[in-house]
This record gives sequence, C-alpha cells and structure tokens, in this order.
Amino acid sequence: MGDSDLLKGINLYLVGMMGAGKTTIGKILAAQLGYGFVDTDAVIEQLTQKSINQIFAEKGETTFRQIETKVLSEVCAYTRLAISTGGGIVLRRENWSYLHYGLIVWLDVPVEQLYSRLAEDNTRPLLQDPDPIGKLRSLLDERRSLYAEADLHITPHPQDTPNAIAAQVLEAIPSVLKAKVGSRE
Ligand SMILES: Nc1ncnc2c1ncn2[C@@H]1O[C@H](COP(=O)(O)OP(=O)(O)O)[C@@H](O)[C@H]1O
Ligand SMILES: O=C(O)C1=C[C@@H](OP(=O)(O)O)[C@@H](O)[C@H](O)C1
Ligand SMILES: [Mg+2]
Repeated sequence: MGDSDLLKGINLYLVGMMGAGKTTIGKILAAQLGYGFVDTDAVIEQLTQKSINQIFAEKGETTFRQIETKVLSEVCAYTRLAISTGGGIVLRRENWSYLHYGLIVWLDVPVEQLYSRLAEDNTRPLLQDPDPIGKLRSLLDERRSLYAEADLHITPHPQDTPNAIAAQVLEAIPSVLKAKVGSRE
C-alpha cells in the first residue's frame, strides 16, 4: 500500500521536455502512491503496434498528435493513475481540458542535461536533427509558457536521482492540491 490518500484518487500527470525523466519518475510515483502507471507513448505504441519513430516517419507528427489526444481523453476517465505524458502533450489546447482533471507536474530540466541524457538515444524522432541541442532549445522556447501552466513546477538539481525527484514531488503535493481543489470550489 502506498501513500494512497495523498492525492485522494486524483490522477497525477507528468509533463516536460523529452529526457526530463517523466517515464522514469512516473513509475516510481505510481508505486509510492499505490497508483497504476500509464505512459501515453507506450499506450500509443501498443494501440498502433508501431514505435513512436515509425508513427512519425509513416504517418507524420499531426497523426501522432491526434492519437495522443485520443489516448489522453480515454485515460483521464480513470482514477488512481500516475500518467507520464509525451513532451508535446501541452501543445494542443484540447489536451488541457483532460490534463486539468488531474494534478499536473512539470519536471523542468535544463537543455544541457536533456541533451546529455538523449545524445545516444534514437527513439525521439524530433531530435533526429543536425543540431539536436538547438532543436531542444527551440522546442523549450515554444513550450515553456505551456509547461508553466502546470500546477506544480519541479526543478531538480543535476545530481538528483529519480527517487529523490519523486520524493520532491510527493512532498510538494499537499500544498498544491489544496490550491487546486480550492480553485474548483
Ligand atoms: N534523475 C535522473 N538522473 C539521471 N538520469 C535520468 C534521470 N531521470 C531520467 N534519467 C534518464 O534519462 C533518460 C530519459 O528519461 P525518461 O524517463 O525516458 O524521460 P522522458 O520520459 O521525460 O522523456 C533515460 O535514459 C533515463 O534513465
Ligand atoms: O516532445 C515531444 O514532442 C515528444 C516527446 C516524446 O516523449 P518523451 O517526452 O517521453 O520523450 C514522444 O512523445 C515523441 O517523441 C514526441
Ligand atoms: Mg517518456
């Protein structure tokens, strides 16, 4: 049994740039909350029976975003889930209507660190670019104000382990949850 009362069954959504640790930390948070774990990219891969790279290459980003919205709209109907999203989920306004059913946490990690984590990783189609660090910078410039709409903004230190970051999230939840529930009353 985890710290299951902390969120009162409300879903937790992790948002942020690719490489921020959403998938890694979402799993830890799910275990600690006694919640189920969902990664929207993994659901998309299961549904389509294709990798994210294949979907981008064969169908394009617009189709990927349509599937992503459909998956999110279905996932948000459940409770007691920690949901790791893909970095671009914040781009569509419609997605926010689903995200806001839950508590949204932005993992804000500097571009240099994202790059060092993903330099050897070829599973992020948007980074298959001659200038991946420049690409990360421009994506973050486009998205920063959207990520900032999250309920909770976590800026881990470079040496923080995934467990330490999960602990920071859990520690910060009570204060933001109060504000979130209060804003609905
Ligand atoms: N706190 C951390 N410290 C070091 N490496 C990390 C940390 N969080 C994630 N990673 C590594 O960074 C890479 C990207 O993490 P991932 O969870 O897939 O991020 P995202 O889902 O946000 O793209 C993975 O190789 C993961 O092991
Ligand atoms: O930032 C993005 O637009 C994307 C992030 C990826 O997920 P992660 O954020 O888990 O890497 C994945 O959804 C896809 O490659 C697009
Ligand atoms: Mg991920």
